[in-house]
Amino acid sequence: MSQVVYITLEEPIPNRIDGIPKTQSDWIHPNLIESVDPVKGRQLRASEHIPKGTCVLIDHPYAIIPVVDDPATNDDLICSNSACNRRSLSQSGRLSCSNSCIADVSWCSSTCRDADKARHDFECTWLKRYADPIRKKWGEYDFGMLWVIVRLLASRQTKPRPQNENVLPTSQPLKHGWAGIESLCGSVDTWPHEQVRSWTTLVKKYLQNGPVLPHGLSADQVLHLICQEEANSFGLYPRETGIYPPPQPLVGRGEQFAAAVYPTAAMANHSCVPNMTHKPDEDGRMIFTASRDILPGQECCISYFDLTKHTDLTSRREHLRKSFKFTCQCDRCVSEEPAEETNDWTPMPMMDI
Ligand SMILES: C[S@@+](CC[C@H](N)C(=O)[O-])C[C@H]1O[C@@H](n2cnc3c(N)ncnc32)[C@H](O)[C@@H]1O
Repeated sequence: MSQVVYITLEEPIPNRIDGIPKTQSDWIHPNLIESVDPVKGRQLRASEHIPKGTCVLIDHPYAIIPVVDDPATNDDLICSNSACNRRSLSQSGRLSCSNSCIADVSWCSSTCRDADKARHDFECTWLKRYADPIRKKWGEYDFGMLWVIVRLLASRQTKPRPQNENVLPTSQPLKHGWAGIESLCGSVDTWPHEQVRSWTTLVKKYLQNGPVLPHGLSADQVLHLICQEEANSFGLYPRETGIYPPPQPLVGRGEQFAAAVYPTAAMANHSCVPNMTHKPDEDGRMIFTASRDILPGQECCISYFDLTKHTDLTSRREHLRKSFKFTCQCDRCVSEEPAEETNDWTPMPMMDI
């Protein structure tokens, strides 16, 4: 029985994307629009009916890193070529950096390694010099965060900027590429002072503009980018996040294998009764799928956490406050609030959706 559920969840996403070529890198449903909520900020909303089962969004990562234990022996690395991102590179079948920067960097083929040369050259010296000391002194989480920032900067330096960077190839006025990254929420004012102080130190020590990292931005601009990245990055898991009600028997989303920043997917707010599920496809693109019929005017939300793990109001809100630094104001939480509960929400950013 559980095997049947598992197979259903593992069905490759592209099979369900009717009419959208698999090669297309980004796509937005024509009925999906951006608007602004006074409490939550930017949001995705349906302008017209979006039927259950419809693909709502496909977004290519602007930066992505593998997140695995013991990368030298782990078979779950992703290809470093940002146009590939193929997962599950076995030790025997993958190519490592000829400069031996870090074991986390590998490619699935020489074609991918060659195609990724300019982008990897940007990060290689930095990784070789700083990865070990950062991991030892600051730990894996801060290393991963700094590496995502370096990869954002690498993409900014090396990705060709399309003429229509500000809009996806639909009629939607949604920002895309680096313009999308610049418009992400999060700033020094939305994070606790202590946190910002710690990131300021990291920027001074490891992310200054210079020969090792020639990005051309000021320290304040890089600090701002960290505040945005921490509020908007996604964890990548093998199975869907946000199935509601949770499947019986309970099936979680599996182990995280990567972290990434998606310029458009980051606009989705959280709900504890989401109407979209999200899951990366085999190329690291984030796919949103309508899990119910979405009516005109309704907000389109994902769940930032595995709904099988936190079920009652207190547990859900505590988890979101602790891990994502905001108090959930979704319809379900608001409707379940006891009458006397004060409305003390603070719009704070989060990490690892
Ligand atoms: C990934 S961003 C989502 C897009 C964001 N609203 C914007 O303006 O770009 C996450 C931030 O949105 C806000 N947010 C998302 N879901 C929320 C919710 N259920 N309740 C309150 N705030 C929420 C929080 O400030 C959170 O840090």
